[in-house]
Amino acid sequence: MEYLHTMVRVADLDRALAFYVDAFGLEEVRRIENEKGRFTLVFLAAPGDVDRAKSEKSPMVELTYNWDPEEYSGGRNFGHLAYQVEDIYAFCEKLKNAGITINRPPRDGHMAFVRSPDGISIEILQKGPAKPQQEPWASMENTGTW
Ligand SMILES: C[C@@H](O)C(=O)SC[C@H](NC(=O)CC[C@H](N)C(=O)O)C(=O)NCC(=O)O
Ligand code: NI
Repeated sequence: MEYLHTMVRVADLDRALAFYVDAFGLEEVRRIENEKGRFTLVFLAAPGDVDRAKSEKSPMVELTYNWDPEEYSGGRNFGHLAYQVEDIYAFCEKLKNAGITINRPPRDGHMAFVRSPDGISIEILQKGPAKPQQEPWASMENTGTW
């Protein structure tokens, strides 16, 4: 058995791709437009997973965009998507500069949380040992929930 993907529904595909691809840095691996079902699927992989995702299977996020508007209530039972990064401070700085709120700042040099435009919580973890604490992150407060 292999883990393939996690599917999340998005209310606005362009807004979701601006977040996941332009700001967060995931790459589109494939897209399925289903005229009959009136929906679009977009599979996204982290840059380090793209080749594996293209050639075989690799953990991906599957965005589902239903062409006919639907209400998506944020089920608390869904926790988060998680990614590890080389430099959590630089990654969070990039997100912050793209206008994304860092709901749980990386005060400890190890873990941060943001939310997608549809309210999906995303955990960002420092690859390897935690980085030494540094300002302004060390004294930043949490913003909202994650
Ligand atoms: C391609 C494969 O990975 C899929 O996930 S297709 C599963 C299929 N998706 C849809 O029909 C998308 C549109 C639908 N209106 C929806 O919002 O899901 C499906 O069976 N989805 C049902 C589900 O609960 O995932
Ligand atoms: Ni799927």
